[in-house]
Amino acid sequence: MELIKVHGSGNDFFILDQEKLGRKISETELKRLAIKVCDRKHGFHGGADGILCVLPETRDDVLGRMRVINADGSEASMCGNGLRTVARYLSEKNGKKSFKVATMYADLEVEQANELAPGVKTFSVEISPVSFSADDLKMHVGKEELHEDKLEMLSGELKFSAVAVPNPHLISFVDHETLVSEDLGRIASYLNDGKNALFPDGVNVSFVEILSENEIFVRTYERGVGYTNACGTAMSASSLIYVLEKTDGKGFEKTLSVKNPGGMVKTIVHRKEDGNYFMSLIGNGTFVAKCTVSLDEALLGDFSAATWEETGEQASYEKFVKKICE
Ligand SMILES: N[C@H](CCC[C@H](N)C(=O)O)C(=O)O
Repeated sequence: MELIKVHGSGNDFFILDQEKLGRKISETELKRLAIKVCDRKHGFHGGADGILCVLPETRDDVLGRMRVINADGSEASMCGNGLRTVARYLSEKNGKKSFKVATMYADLEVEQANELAPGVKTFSVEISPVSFSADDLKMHVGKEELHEDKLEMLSGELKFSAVAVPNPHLISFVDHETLVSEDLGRIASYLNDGKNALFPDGVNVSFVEILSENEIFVRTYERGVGYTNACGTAMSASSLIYVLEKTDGKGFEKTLSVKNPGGMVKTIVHRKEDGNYFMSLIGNGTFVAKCTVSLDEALLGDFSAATWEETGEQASYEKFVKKICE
């Protein structure tokens, strides 16, 4: 079985192309494969944040379908960083630069973009649909929507906004001291414990620090994973809340720089004629290594015969990160 180790802003995955597997992988196998391969201690080559399963699609401008399996085996409706790597994979597989990728709730526009830095292949992807409703968020906080509201059961000071893009995000704008504190882990691990009444299905939780007028820093604890270097849908959702709550709506169509522990991406928040929002998420789609693994052995957590062939791209990405941190 071929796997490609990829990352978007340091949020790393293995891409599995169902067509290259030669047979349909079962739901049980896919869940187990994610848990075994992604394990940071005993997984394949340091593990990953999840698996991106690419499936064939037969509609004209849709070149494939992406399914997102978190490291804990749970399936998510969307993955922004992952979509950029799948967009690159399908672009190179089909020789196209602009097309759509099918996801759980929508066919999303993707296109190749100018490189963020030399050797850093870059793609722009659509993040949508967007919803603030408690139903879509599977949120039970006694309110239909959350917009910079307090949730006393979580914190006496912090204010929270909640938005589904379409996976669920809870976002709080904080100062730097809070951004780097353990508050994020405390709140997020409680909300993803599988037992709490507020988000029984879990939620991605992000703290956001405003760095300057068009620059924010987003730190995320992801549902089904834990802390990640970056979360594309969280950075897009945070950009939307930033534009709505912190710019008096003047931030639409402006390019925002979104820094994160894994690097930086750019976002643009759009408002459609019908009043609905969508975001453009622009960032790297780095291929780190081409791999071969026996599916049966991987399901047993045995990677002794697996192969790992580095592409050499990671060096360019690390040079890019070093430059933006100067
Ligand atoms: N953990 C997320 C899925 C992955 C999203 C993230 N990696 C991204 O780039 O958007 C969830 O369960 O909703």
